[in-house]
This record gives sequence, structure tokens and C-alpha cells, in this order.
Amino acid sequence: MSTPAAEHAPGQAEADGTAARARALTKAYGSGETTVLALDSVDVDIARGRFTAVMGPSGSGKSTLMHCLAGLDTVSAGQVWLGDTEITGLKDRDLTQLRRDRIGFMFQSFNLIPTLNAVENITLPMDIAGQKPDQKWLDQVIDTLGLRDRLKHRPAQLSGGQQQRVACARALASRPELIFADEPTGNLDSRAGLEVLGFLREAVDDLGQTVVMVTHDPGAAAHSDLVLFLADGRIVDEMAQPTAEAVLERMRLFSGGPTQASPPGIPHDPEAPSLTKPTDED
Ligand SMILES: Nc1ncnc2c1ncn2[C@@H]1O[C@H](COP(=O)(O)OP(=O)(O)OP(=O)(O)O)[C@@H](O)[C@H]1O
Repeated sequence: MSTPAAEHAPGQAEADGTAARARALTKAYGSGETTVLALDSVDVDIARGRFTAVMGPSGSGKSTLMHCLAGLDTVSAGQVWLGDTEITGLKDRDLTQLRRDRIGFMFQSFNLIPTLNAVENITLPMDIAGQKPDQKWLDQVIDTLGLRDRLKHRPAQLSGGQQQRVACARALASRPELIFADEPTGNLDSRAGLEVLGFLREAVDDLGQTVVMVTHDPGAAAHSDLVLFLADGRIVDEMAQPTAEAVLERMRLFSGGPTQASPPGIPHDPEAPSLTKPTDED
């Protein structure tokens, strides 16, 4: 199924265009009888300046889709573009440079260097690339994320939420065309998770960034502009202006209705704690 995200994103101007797209993207692991078709001829358009969430049951191909769109994994068939650049077929060295210069990453584990302080962690990818940060942009990112008074702290001196904010700032620092976030709230309590989702939202609304987030949590997906639903390596549905309740309901449909088990990470009970509902303990 084609997913013209740009058409569906509310208020999306045509001129903003597409940050990334894939056509007939197929990824198979293994060979012969043990082949796993992780992505099955996926067509997708990621709208520029929008926040897109990717959801689906465990094993549906979310991480594989993200890795293929980000040039972290090779494809078995099909094509992927970042902006106007076709990345499928690029040589390793060109791909490495493209990832470094044009893509930002946020992972569940923050991947901060313990011996470097916050600001050193934020600028590390640019330092490695020999690039000078745009100080005005960096200041804007640091202030938007509320990290100004934490810049000299090392990761161990920061809370989980603050560490993830540093990881968020690191992803934003080079002003990438596209930020990929893989379960960015997975290791956080609901309050810190909400904070990070708020910052990703601000990165899109106030800083004009483009974010693609893989998540299991309908509450987290509700912060996006558009949810893409994956099942068995295919995009089977999408939802603009999602709410946690509507996403949960849709996920239940895919998992065979309320009598069957929910996909991992999807609370079966609508009253279950979620990132939209901070609990009293937080
Ligand atoms: N390196 C690999 N080798 C073999 N099979 C793989 C590999 N990576 C992923 N797969 C398989 O591809 C399918 C899609 O995996 P993927 O990790 O993309 O799913 P996912 O939706 O991100 O799952 P989860 O929510 O559990 O992280 C799964 O069946 C998985 O077992």
C-alpha cells in the first residue's frame, strides 16, 4: 500500500516536499527455507517538516524500515531516497558521509560517552566530522531542550530524562534533514518520556525538523502528525492526527480484536499506564 504521508499531514504545504521516500522496498534476511521477509515491497513517503510515527506488532518490520530508510542497512530490492538523493546503490563511504551530514539518530539507549560532558556529547558527531557547529542553531537547540545549566555535567550526573534530552540535542545539533528516533522513550518513566516527546514535537513545530519515530506506545504515537501501521512487513494502514485511544483501537484490530493478546508493548487495558497518562508515582 502506498502511503502518501505528505498528502495526509494536516496543513502540509505541497512545496515542503518529501524528506525521504521508498518504492517497492523489500528486505529479506537469510536464504532458502529460512528466509524472513522483513519488508515486503513497501512504498512510503515521509513528509518534510512533520512528525511521523511507525507502529506495529513485534517483528512487523519497524526497525528494518527505519534502518533501510536511514541507510543503516542494505535493501534486497527497491529504492530509497533521502530528499532527491537515491541512497540505494551508494558506496559505503558515501553512505557513511550522507548519514553523518544529513541524518540525526536517537536510540532507546542514549549512547552517550560517559567521559564527555553534555555539550561535548552534543557536538561529538560534528567534531568527528570536522564540522563547526552553527552556534546560533546550537544555542536554540540547547535552550529549547532546557539544557543550558547542564552543559558541563557528565551523563552519570544527569537523570534519564536529561540524558535523553542530550541525545535529542545531539541528533538535532547538525540540523539534519531527517531525525530517526527508535523507541526514544523506551527507557524512561512516563514523565521523562512525555518530556522527550514534547521536545521532538517542538523540534518539528518550532525548529522545522522532520522526525520519524518507531514506537510501541499508542500514547507516544499520539504526539505525531501521522501514524504508519506495519504488519508482516507491509504498511497496512495510516492515521492522521492520531489520539492514543484511536491508535490503541487500530492496533487491536490488527491483533485480531479484543479477545486476542495485544502486540508486545501495547497495553490491552485502556486504563493501563501510558505516556499520555502519567501515573501518580511519577
Ligand atoms: N539481522 C537479522 N537476521 C535475521 N532476521 C532478522 C534480522 N533482523 C530482523 N529480522 C527479522 O525481520 C523481521 C522484522 O524485524 P524488525 O526488527 O524490523 O521488527 P520490529 O517491528 O522492529 O520488531 P520489534 O518491535 O520487536 O523491535 C522479524 O521477523 C525479525 O526476526
